[in-house]
Amino acid sequence: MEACMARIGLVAHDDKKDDLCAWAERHRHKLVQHELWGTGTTGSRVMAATGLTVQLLKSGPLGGDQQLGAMICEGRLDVLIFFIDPLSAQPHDVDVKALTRLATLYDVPLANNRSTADAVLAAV
Ligand SMILES: O=C(CO)COP(=O)(O)O
Repeated sequence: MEACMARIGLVAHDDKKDDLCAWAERHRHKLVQHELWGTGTTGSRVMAATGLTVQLLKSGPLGGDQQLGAMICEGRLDVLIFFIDPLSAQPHDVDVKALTRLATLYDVPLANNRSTADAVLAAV
């Protein structure tokens, strides 16, 4: 078992929230060992689905994505699980791009789908 607690960000676009909740339920035993942060709606959904505690930020379109980006550039987030919907345009696309850009820039493990999230979580 990993001794170190990781700070994990959880975000999903609307059509991917069910997928993220199902993923979080499947990995509940592992996620409970870590510190979880989520954008408003995603974090609330994950808490309701799993009973896990998620520190809630603003909703993504209202600044939550930028709050996660700030955490990354301040060294306060270790992993970002961000289930992006590749089939829908997002009104706050600039925020989405800024967040994924910062995760890339600061070399924070970034999972945009289930398979990658499985691999990233197995590594923390
Ligand atoms: O829009 C989001 C990510 O870009 C997610 O925000 P919510 O979790 O508040 O829906």
